[in-house]
Amino acid sequence: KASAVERRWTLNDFDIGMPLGRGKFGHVYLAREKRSNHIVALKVLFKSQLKQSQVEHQLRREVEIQSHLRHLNILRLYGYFYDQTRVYLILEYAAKGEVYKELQKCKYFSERRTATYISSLAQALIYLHGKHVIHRDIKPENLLIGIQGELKIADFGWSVHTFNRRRTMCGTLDYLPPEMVESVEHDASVDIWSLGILCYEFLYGAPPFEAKEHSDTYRRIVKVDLKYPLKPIVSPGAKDLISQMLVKDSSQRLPLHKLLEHPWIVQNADPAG
Ligand SMILES: COc1ccc(C(=O)Nc2ccccc2)cc1NC(=O)CCSc1ncnc(N)c1Br
Repeated sequence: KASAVERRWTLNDFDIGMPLGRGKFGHVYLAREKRSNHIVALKVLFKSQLKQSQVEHQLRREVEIQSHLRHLNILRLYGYFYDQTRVYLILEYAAKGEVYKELQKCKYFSERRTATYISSLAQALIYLHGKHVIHRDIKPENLLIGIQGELKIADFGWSVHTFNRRRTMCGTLDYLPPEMVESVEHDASVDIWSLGILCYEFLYGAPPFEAKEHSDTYRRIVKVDLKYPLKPIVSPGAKDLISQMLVKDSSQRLPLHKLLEHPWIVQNADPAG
């Protein structure tokens, strides 16, 4: 509802429930909007921390763009408000929680579950690229699961500035494609690379270029030192798809719409998403 963004929300509009998680910039709580009884996730960001990390303008830009995004596989940002010390983001609540916790629990996902998630993400990325938005942080930590089991891209530390954020954020390097590791300009095809890393991690339980030292991970990425373990057993179709996404030359990576037609996706993804 477009009105959701224009309305002036205050903390008094919500009953605050249990903590859902702790992000880099603040905590997330389950909350219920009093008038509608609508359940949401309320993210609380401290202004002091935003200022310190110089991300206020990035947050403003994100909130502006996200209020126009509508896609089943993209977590909604309904609106925001602030008080003296904090900024509050009113987010869609993903009732089945975090993908990375699910992956830790299962160790790795089935081919059907992986294909369904990768297909949903590809559709969300096609939608975003259509709106000239690239470089989402699509690693397991930023993915949530909705009430119907559908996957939702939930972190929005994205856009070209993310690169600096990621470097300063010292998050995992595992998802960086060669052109970013080698600091050359990048385009939407970085998301295809990250999706290939994610597909591998869903199937094997760890990203393909993982190494103890950052320098080793860098080396393995730029070399595209891709190896498939013997266990768990993964079908040739899945390996074929991953090998078409983890290609050093970004122009040779499988385009997202071709991914949706790949036999392994067609045979394994649940169309309901
Ligand atoms: C549209 O989702 C967002 C949009 C924006 C930002 C954000 O912080 N941007 C930002 C913050 C500081 C500086 C620059 C950008 C974050 C999220 N999303 C999240 O933080 C996910 C919160 S955890 C969670 N959420 C729902 N259901 C659950 N079960 C859980 Br667990």
